[in-house]
Amino acid sequence: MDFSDLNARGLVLVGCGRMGGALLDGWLKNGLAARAVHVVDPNPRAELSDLGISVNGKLPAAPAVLVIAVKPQMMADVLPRLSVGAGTLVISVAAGVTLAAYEAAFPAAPIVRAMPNTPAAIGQGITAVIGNARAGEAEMALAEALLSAVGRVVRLEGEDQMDAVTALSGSGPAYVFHMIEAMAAAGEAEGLSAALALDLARATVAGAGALAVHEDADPARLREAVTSPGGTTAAGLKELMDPKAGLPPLMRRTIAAAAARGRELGK
Ligand SMILES: NC(=O)C1=CN([C@@H]2O[C@H](COP(=O)(O)OP(=O)(O)OC[C@H]3O[C@@H](n4cnc5c(N)ncnc54)[C@H](O)[C@@H]3O)[C@@H](O)[C@H]2O)C=CC1
Ligand SMILES: O=C(O)[C@@H]1CCC=N1
Repeated sequence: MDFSDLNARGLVLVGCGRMGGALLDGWLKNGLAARAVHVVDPNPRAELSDLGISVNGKLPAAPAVLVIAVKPQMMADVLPRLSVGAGTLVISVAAGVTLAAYEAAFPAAPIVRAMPNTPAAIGQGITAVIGNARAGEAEMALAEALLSAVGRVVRLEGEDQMDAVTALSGSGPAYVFHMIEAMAAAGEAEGLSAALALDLARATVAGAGALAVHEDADPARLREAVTSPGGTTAAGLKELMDPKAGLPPLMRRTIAAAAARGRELGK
């Protein structure tokens, strides 16, 4: 991405925790100038000032972009303190909080709701975006370019998709990390050392994930390629794919619970 307009006019980041920090790391690696970044956060990471980023300083009146990455529960406190006009693109990554809530705070601004995930910190995130009526093609393209700097971007057809997206790809890395934990624990229970089990589980998830993307094949076909008839994988999958007690109903409940929480946070 060409960061020259952002480097000239500034980017304000409100909330520089795990997600805001992951995005910022990605943007800085990709050419956003530290001096163009203004972080607002009561508990900022120590190294931000060392990098030359303005921390809790005076904000530019009309930055190119205002990124909001605070917890949804903080929004009622944070939004009334911020003010931007039509020339600033507002991007929020908060789960649940609706475009209407941001429109009440920034009536003139183009606004994009985005749902990234933490692999953004290493350029491997996936972010879904939806804009309000004031976000025209230029603003959508800017949001897309900014978020493309930290991974892939998909545009949604409607805001009503956002809670499901949040539950799937926003929260999804946590499910995968837990899968690594569970596989490692199970390997340990079968007699491996903790270190070896974790090494094997981590490398297996990373390798399988890379293969799934690399081959762009139906994951069912990749699964079948591992599964010899009457072999070890078939025995394992009989448990994992059990329609009542296996992963499919568990994942259905997991994603439904996360989506329901997103809807609650938006109220
Ligand atoms: N962590 C994740 O994987 C993802 C998080 N999100 C969204 O990102 C947002 C932030 O989540 P996390 O980064 O996980 O939380 P976090 O707790 O790591 O970061 C929140 C940051 O906001 C700061 N903060 C608190 N009050 C503030 C205020 N009044 N003004 C400015 N900053 C303030 C905190 O000091 C903290 O650094 C949430 O809305 C969440 O829904 C979205 C996608 C993925
Ligand atoms: O847990 C959360 O609420 C946020 C949204 C998606 C990932 N983390």
